[in-house]
Amino acid sequence: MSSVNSSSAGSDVVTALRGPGSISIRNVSQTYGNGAEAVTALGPVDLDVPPGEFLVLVGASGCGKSTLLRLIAGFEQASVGDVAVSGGSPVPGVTSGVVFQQPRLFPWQTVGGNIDLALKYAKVPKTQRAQRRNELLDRVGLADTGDRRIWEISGGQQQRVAIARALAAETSLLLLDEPFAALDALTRERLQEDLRTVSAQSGRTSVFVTHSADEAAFLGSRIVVLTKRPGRVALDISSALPRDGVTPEELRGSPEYAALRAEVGHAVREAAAA
Ligand SMILES: Nc1ncnc2c1ncn2[C@@H]1O[C@H](COP(=O)(O)OP(=O)(O)OP(=O)(O)O)[C@@H](O)[C@H]1O
Repeated sequence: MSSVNSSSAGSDVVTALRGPGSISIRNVSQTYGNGAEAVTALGPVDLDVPPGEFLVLVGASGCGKSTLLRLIAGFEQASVGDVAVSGGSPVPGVTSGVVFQQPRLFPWQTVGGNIDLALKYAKVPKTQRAQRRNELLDRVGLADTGDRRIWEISGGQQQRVAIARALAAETSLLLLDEPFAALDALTRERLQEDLRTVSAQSGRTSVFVTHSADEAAFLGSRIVVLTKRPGRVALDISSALPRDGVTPEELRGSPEYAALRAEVGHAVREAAAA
């Protein structure tokens, strides 16, 4: 390789590791409590996530998935090691949008009102907010529900509003902590399908936490399985499944999806038993 090529490859790597939407986890561990009460929940973990990746963190209950997500969100500081988002320290509400298992919407606001508040918080000029709100609701399949009250819509629709609200912030990173776990199987599949499309369209980096090997195989462009507590990386694989050009039915029915689901499921069971 010539020196010109190697230096441009080097700068590509730096951009990928420090650019908007990148995540760098360096020797990170997280311990809660002190002395005899101390619980090491996570680590050590090293991960580099380039911009645009859809990373799924999967593992048994209590293995530290949410802990890692909270560190990436900046809700907590790591006991050991460094977490960088877009090349800097994560700042809650600024460097990433977050979707939780429960939608956590403002119940006294309408659907549109919830999105407006997020746009206002993101400092989107007032004159642009109505158009942005409508685009976001359209993107999550809620085009005609802007005037509905939160209690008038279903749990699945509320979670769609939560995703639209997280997208409103226009952060380069979207963090999702078991967002579909409380939903019925059909609604969950539908939201998985829509999230796959929405994330591909938005080009954002996503980190999605789940217990489910099926969900991990369907959604992830990359899948990381964590060991039982303290969570460490047991498996780190890229998915070869197509991100577009296939219907969800074709994808779910393909032998490649079945093989990936089986591989992830096997790794989760092994990691939980080890
Ligand atoms: N603030 C805290 N104080 C003490 N222990 C904590 C705290 N947060 C998490 N833990 C412990 O750290 C471990 C990892 O928790 P975490 O919620 O990250 O796991 P998880 O993989 O997301 O679990 P689940 O899938 O059940 O949500 C658990 O044993 C949990 O009890």
